[in-house]
Amino acid sequence: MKNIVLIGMPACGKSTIGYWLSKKINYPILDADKYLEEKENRVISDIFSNEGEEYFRELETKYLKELSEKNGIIISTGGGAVKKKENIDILKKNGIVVFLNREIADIYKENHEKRPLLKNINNIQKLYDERIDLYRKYADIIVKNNDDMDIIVDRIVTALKGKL
Ligand SMILES: Nc1ncnc2c1ncn2[C@@H]1O[C@H](COP(=O)(O)OP(=O)(O)O)[C@@H](O)[C@H]1O
Ligand SMILES: O=C(O)C1=C[C@@H](OP(=O)(O)O)[C@@H](O)[C@H](O)C1
Ligand SMILES: [Mg+2]
Repeated sequence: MKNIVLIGMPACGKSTIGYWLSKKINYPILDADKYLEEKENRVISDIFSNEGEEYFRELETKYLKELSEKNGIIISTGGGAVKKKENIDILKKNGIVVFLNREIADIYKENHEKRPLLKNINNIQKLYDERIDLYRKYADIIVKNNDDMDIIVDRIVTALKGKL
């Protein structure tokens, strides 16, 4: 059984919608950021402020590798997983990649306290400009997140039919 891999901008809904999708289709959900924090016994913002983003990216790749070895799970990635082609190659070996596409205006409104890269809120547009082509390129399926979450979950289920 293939994995379902959620990619997209920070606060596009990967973790939350991944959780509801897992309830709906009975797949275990593994959130890559939570997995990393549990394995390292630290929070991401602490890793960013002490060792920096580069070190976080190394850990991210290490744990995406571990998660990709599993089957039949939902993996909610961190928004920067697309920065390394290596990550996507790993995730795609055994996974269908779903890009959750949410309007920047909606992303702005969320609480970003735990997102070190969004300490400066203006960074959202910069990250979007850097990454949008990557999200599109790596997606097997693109689902708009512009409605209630149960509707989005149903959209993902429909889009995945016959692909798993
Ligand atoms: N369709 C939606 N309707 C309402 N709130 C949403 C929707 N999609 C995402 N959110 C909210 O946006 C916030 C960020 O979502 P999260 O799942 O943490 O994003 P990500 O994991 O992609 O960074 C959460 O508070 C979540 O409840
Ligand atoms: O966009 C990014 O580079 C990041 C997004 C975060 O995950 P979310 O996309 O779940 O916020 C987390 O992995 C880290 O703070 C870096
Ligand atoms: Mg998340």
